[in-house]
Amino acid sequence: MTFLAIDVGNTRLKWALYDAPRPGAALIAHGAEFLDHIDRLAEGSWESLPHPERMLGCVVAGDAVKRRVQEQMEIWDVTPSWVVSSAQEAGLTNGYDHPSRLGSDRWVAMIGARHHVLARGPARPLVVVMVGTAVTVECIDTEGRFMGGLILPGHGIMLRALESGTAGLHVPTGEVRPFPTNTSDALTSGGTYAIAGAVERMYQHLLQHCGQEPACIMTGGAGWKMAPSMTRPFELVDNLIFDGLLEIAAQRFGG
Ligand SMILES: Nc1ncnc2c1ncn2[C@@H]1O[C@H](COP(=O)(O)OP(=O)(O)OP(=O)(O)O)[C@@H](O)[C@H]1O
Ligand SMILES: CC(C)(CO)[C@@H](O)C(=O)NCCC(=O)O
Ligand SMILES: [K+]
Repeated sequence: MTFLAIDVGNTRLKWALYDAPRPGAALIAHGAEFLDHIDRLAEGSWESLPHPERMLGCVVAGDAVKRRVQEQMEIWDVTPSWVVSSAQEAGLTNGYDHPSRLGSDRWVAMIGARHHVLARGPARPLVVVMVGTAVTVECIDTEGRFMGGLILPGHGIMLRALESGTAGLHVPTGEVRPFPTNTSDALTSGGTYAIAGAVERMYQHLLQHCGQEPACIMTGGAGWKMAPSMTRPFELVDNLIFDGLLEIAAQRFGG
């Protein structure tokens, strides 16, 4: 039973076609498209795909974008379904004040991350870092309860904010340095250590709360750029959102 997973982010849509709606399914094809270009998916990379029989996605880009994606899916006979953050799903409980207001990308990525940890050994506290247009840093306790998380600007937004908010700063790419001695390096290092510092702080909060070293899982297109600047051991996972969608799909579609 072919299964299409779709992650509609703030900047790009990412999709992956699997041979079944369950964790460990074989990847048949995958791709990414900037949101400005999603209207050509049906005549582009989706045209020659094997038909998906089931589909599950998450969207943070709003209803208009969701409808545009669904229009592209009309080439297939498949019912679009989208994850909405809830109080409980796939072994995770949601500690957000209003569970449905939690970004569904965050919720799905946490479900993927929790199952990664459980597949490797006993349950333990977990920090989940997603590095994309925005950065999120989530805390999950040993029992699988999402305790809360941080939202911060991604590296690109930070640098663009500095460029437009100051008189004389321009933003050519620099290197990450412990003691930056030029503007480019100072900006690049500032953004990178802001993210690494937020993760370190959450790690400390969770360690203090649970009294046990948390696992740390990082995902997102720019995860590998953050890797050398992290202060704790962590695992880099390619796409936690797809992993989470496979977990949820297995429960919903009985894969
Ligand atoms: N050196 C860096 N360190 C950290 N983050 C970076 C770095 N360079 C770029 N980035 C961030 O990585 C982002 C791209 O990551 P990714 O490909 O996951 O995002 P995206 O798919 O465009 O976002 P979304 O999932 O929100 O649509 C950029 O928007 C930028 O903020
Ligand atoms: C925080 C982002 C932008 C991260 O992609 C997304 O998850 C979102 O729009 N969330 C809604 C607000 C919230 O999660 O509290
Ligand atoms: K995202």
